[in-house]
Amino acid sequence: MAEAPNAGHEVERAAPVFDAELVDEESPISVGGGSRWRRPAWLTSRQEFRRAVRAVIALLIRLPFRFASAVGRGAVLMFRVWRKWVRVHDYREAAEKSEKLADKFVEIRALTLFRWKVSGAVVAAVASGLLVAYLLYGSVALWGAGAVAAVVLAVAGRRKEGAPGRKTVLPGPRALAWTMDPQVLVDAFRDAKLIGKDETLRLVERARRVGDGWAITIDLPATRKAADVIKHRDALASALAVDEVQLIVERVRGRGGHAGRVFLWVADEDPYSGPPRRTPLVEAEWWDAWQPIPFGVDARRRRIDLPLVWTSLLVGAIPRQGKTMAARLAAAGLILDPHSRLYVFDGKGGKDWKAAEQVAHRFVCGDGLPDVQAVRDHLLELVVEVQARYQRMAALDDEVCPESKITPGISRDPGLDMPITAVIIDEVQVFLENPAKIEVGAKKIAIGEHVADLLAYLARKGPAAGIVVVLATQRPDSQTIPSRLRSVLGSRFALRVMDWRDSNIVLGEQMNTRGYDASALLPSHKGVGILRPDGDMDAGSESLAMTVWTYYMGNQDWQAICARGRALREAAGTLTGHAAGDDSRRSIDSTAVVMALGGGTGRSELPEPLASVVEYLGEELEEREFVPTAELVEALEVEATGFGRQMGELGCRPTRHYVPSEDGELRRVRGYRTADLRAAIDEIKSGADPDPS
Ligand SMILES: Nc1ncnc2c1ncn2[C@@H]1O[C@H](COP(=O)(O)OP(=O)(O)OP(=O)(O)O)[C@@H](O)[C@H]1O
Repeated sequence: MAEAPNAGHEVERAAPVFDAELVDEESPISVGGGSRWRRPAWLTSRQEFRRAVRAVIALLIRLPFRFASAVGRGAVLMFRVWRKWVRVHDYREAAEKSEKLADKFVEIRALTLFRWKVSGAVVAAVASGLLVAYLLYGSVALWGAGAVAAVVLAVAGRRKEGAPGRKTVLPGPRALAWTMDPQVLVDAFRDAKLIGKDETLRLVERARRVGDGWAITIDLPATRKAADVIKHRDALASALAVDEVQLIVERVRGRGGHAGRVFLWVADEDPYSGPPRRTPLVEAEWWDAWQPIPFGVDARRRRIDLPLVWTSLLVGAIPRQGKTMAARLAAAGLILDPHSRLYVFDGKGGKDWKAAEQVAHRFVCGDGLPDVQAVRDHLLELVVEVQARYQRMAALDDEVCPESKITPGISRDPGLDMPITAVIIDEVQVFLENPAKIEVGAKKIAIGEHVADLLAYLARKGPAAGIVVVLATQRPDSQTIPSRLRSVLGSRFALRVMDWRDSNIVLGEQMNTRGYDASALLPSHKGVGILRPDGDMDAGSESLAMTVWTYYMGNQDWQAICARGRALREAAGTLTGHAAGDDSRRSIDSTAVVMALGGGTGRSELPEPLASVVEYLGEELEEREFVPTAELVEALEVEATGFGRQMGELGCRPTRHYVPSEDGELRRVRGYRTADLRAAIDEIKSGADPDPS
C-alpha cells in the first residue's frame, strides 16, 4: 500500500479559515494565525497587558471562594442524587403514574431497604478504607482523600453553560484588539446588515495601532457602498460593542480609494474626553487671513484648519455648547492679520465679544432696536462697498486682478483699500427676528427681514470681493435663518442641536440620512460639532463632513489675541473705524442698495402662498428638483388641503416623486417640481393669468 505523503510526520494543523481575506499586500498576511505567529491580544499594547494582568489577579482572588461554593453545590447535588436513588424515585414515580403503587409497594420497599444496606456498606467500606489508610500513612491520607473528594464535588457542582442564574462575567470590557479580529469584523458587518449572510469583507490592511486606537481598512463586497457604512455607523458600533463616539468610519477617496473602500478607526476610549486643546493661535505673533485658520482637532487628534477667505461660515447650536468659542476661533485668525477689517456684532450683548472692540472697524453689542438699526446701517455700508469693489476690480489691470476676484496682493494694498473684511455676528437671530417695520424702496418690511436680505447678498456676492460672513445662532430653525440666507453660507458647523431637523438646517438637507446628525452629539462634549466645509475648500475634501473638537480659547487667551491684533494694526497703520474712535456712519445711497438686492427685498410681488414658498426655498428654488408638500406645509405652518388648493389656483400642480427618507429608503411622496414652480412664477410675473385648470 502506498504511503501517505505525511505518514510518519506529525500532522500539520491547518489555520482556522476566515471569511475575510487580505488584498493589496505585497506579502500576504495570515489573518487567522497559521504558520506565522500572531501576537496574543495582551501583548499588543501596554494597556492590553495591564488589563490582562488585572484580570488574572481578579481571577486568583476569586478562585478560593468559587472553589468553596462549587464544593458546597457539589455536596448538595450528590446528596440529592443519592436520595433519589435510595428511595427508588424513578421506579416509585413510574408506579404512581401507572396507578400501580399499591401493587408494587412491597417490591419498592424491599428495593429501598436493599439500597439503604448498600449505602451503609459503602460508607462502612470507605470509613474502614480511610481508617486503614490513616493507620498506614497518617493524616496525609485523610487530607489527600478529602482533597480528591472536594475536587470531585467541585467538578460536579461547577456552574454549567446555560444553567439558571449563570452570570456573564467578563474581565472588563471586550478588548479592542479582539474587536479588530477579521472574523469579528465580518460578523459585525453581517449583524449590522451592512453585508449579506453569504458576503465577506476583504482586508486591505490588517488592524494596526494609529494614535490612541485601532485602524483597519477594508473593501466591501461589490455593489456595497462605503456611504452606507457611514450612514449606519451606529448599528456597526453596536455590533462591535463599542460606543458610537469611539467608532470613526471614513470612505477612502482619491488614489487607492473607491466607493466601497472603508477606513475604520476605533478609539480606545471616548476621543472627546480629557482636557481640551489650547488654540495654537495663542502662540502666533500674527496670522495670514488667507491661510486656513486652526479650528480644532478630529477624533484622531489631527488638526483641522478652516479656510475663511472666499467662503462664509454658519455656526449653530443650542446654548452652552461652544458656539461663541467656535465663532471667536474663526475671528481670532482674522484679528491676528493686521490687514483684515472686522465688523463685529454681538446680539447677546454680554462680555463675550468685548475684547474685539479694540480691533473692530464696526462694533455693535446689544439687542435693542438702535442696535439692530446700527447693524442694518453697517451692512448697508458693506453692500455698497461690495458694489464699489467690483467696479474698482473691473478697472484694475489684468495682471493685478486676473479674474474679478480679490487676491492676497489686492487685499494688502492700502492704495486699493480692499482688505479682507469679516462680518462676525453672534446670536444673529436677534437681528434677524426683529419685527420693527421700516421702509425699503417703496415697501414696508420688518427690519430683521432686511438684515437677512443684506446678509444673503453679502454671503452670495461678497466672498469674491473679500467679504467673509461668520454667523452664529442658537436658533437654527428655518424661520430664523431664512433659506435664501442659509443656502449661500458655504461652511457649516453644527454643535449639539435639539433634533435632526435643526441639524439639517445647519448642515444641509438630508445630512442626517447620510450619517451626520448633530442632535446625536453628547451634552458633555462641549465644543464638539460636525463641520461641513465649503465644497470649494481643500480641507476636508476627503469626506462630506467631519466631527471636530474645537480648540479651547479661554478668556485670557482671547483678550491677549485681541490686544495683539490691536498692536499689529497700530504698527501697520490699519486701525480704523470704531477701534480708532471713529463711529461716524457713511451716508448710503439706498436706491443703489435696493437695486443691488434685486428689487429691495427677498420677497417678490407674488400672491400667497407662492410668495412664502419662494421665500422659504430661496436659492433652493434653482438648486432643488423637487420639494415635498409635507415639507412646505410644515415650514410655512399652513393647512395642507387649503395650501394645495391655493397652489393649484396659482398654476402649481403637485406630482409624485421619489425622495430619500430619514432612514435612507426611497419613498414616493407628493410635492412640487421646482421647474413647475418657476414656470408659474414667470407666468405670474409676466402678467399672464395663472391657469388653474
Ligand atoms: N472646545 C472646547 N473644549 C472644551 N470646552 C469648551 C469648548 N468650547 C466651549 N467650551 C465650554 O462650553 C461652554 C459654553 O461655551 P460658549 O460660551 O462658547 O457656548 P455658547 O454656545 O456660545 O453659549 P451661549 O449660547 O450661552 O452663548 C463654556 O464653558 C466653554 O468653556
